[in-house]
Amino acid sequence: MTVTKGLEGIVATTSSISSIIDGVLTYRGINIDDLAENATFEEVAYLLWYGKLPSQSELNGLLKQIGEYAAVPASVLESLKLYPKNTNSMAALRTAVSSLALYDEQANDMSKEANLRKAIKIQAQIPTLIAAFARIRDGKEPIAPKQGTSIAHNFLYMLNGTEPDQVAVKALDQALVLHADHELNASTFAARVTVATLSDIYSGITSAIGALKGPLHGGANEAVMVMLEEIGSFSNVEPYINEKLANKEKIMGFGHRVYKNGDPRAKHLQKMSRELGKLTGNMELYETSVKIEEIVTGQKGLKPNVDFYSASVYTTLGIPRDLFTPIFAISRASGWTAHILEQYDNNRLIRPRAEYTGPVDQKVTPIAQR
Ligand SMILES: CC(=O)SCCNC(=O)CCNC(=O)[C@H](O)C(C)(C)COP(=O)(O)OP(=O)(O)OC[C@H]1O[C@@H](n2cnc3c(N)ncnc32)[C@H](O)[C@@H]1OP(=O)(O)O
Ligand SMILES: O=C([O-])CC(=O)C(=O)O
Repeated sequence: MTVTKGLEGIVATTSSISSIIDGVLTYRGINIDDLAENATFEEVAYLLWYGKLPSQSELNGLLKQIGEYAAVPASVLESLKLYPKNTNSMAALRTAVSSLALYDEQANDMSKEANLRKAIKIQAQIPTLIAAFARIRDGKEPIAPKQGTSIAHNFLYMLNGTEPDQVAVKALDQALVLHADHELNASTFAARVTVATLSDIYSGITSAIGALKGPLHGGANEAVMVMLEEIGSFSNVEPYINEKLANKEKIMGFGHRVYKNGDPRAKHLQKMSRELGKLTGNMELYETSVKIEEIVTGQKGLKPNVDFYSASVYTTLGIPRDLFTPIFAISRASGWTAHILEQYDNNRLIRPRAEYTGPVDQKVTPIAQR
């Protein structure tokens, strides 16, 4: 048996959703740079689900569907209020999404139509859950979703209770486009493993949220912000990062399993971070981030990944740090659900092997002698 730790380089499935070839990321064959500049998140979600960009009337239809599905059952909202104080936001999302299945009469309907409908519904409801969780945590009442707005707009509206400004909506929308899908990343793989047993789509998404939560994956964006807060000021960057590197600690937001020459999404987030800094007249987070990059890339050759500059972007948008990874989940719900639909279409149980390294020829010692 050849063991490939972390399944590095193993090709575990075929997929026509997104590709990373020679460091270039595409969704359905369209370069992420093109999508980041020229498509909205809803257009991208449509692209991932249906394999093509929507016409205006198809997009209108999707927006209408998302608007109709966005409200979550009252019992789910009520149960959010019962979660212990200090509940981790991703744990809350994982639990709440799992509970959505209890109120969906089609939860176990495995027809193609029902699964696509559930994909759109899950996409529509995740932002509502996150905004409601954040408000309840802050002692406020949840705000009902608005019809006829984009997911980025609606999320900021439900979070803050005021109409968001257009710059913030545009920035969040672009961040959602950039995070929407990424081939066989850990959370997407987790979703595919779960549904490959022919379990339901809610189970797949619940698994995916659990996998995204970890700091080696989606949780890194929050961990980057913790680091920026610990650093505190520009003048502390050098001693802080040097000490971490000397102690062989990982610098969050750097490195990638697949990209060795840089993550093509990072430049867009860096640009956004710079522009938002300029607009708000506060460049400190951006400049601190650039300095960290200079040192880490200079000393270790490691490049920033998608999580690095998203931390300064979201903070500049006034989003609390524990919502960064849930926002990643808002976006990735589109990719997860597209992959789940693709898995159902061409399913085979995912069941690799392990090389056994434990003791052999053991016997049961009677309990009194153990
Ligand atoms: C959306 C996303 O999921 S993007 C990734 C988000 N995660 C992070 O930003 C967390 C920090 N980064 C990491 O932990 C890693 O780079 C990962 C998990 C992303 C990729 O991990 P792997 O492909 O398994 O690489 P691995 O962890 O084996 O690292 C290879 C070498 O580079 C080093 N390295 C990798 N990333 C970092 C980092 N961020 N800081 C310091 N050193 C690092 C490792 O210590 C290791 O060094 P060694 O060979 O001397 O032991
Ligand atoms: O692909 C990966 O391993 C992690 C990643 O960048 C993502 O999920 O966006």
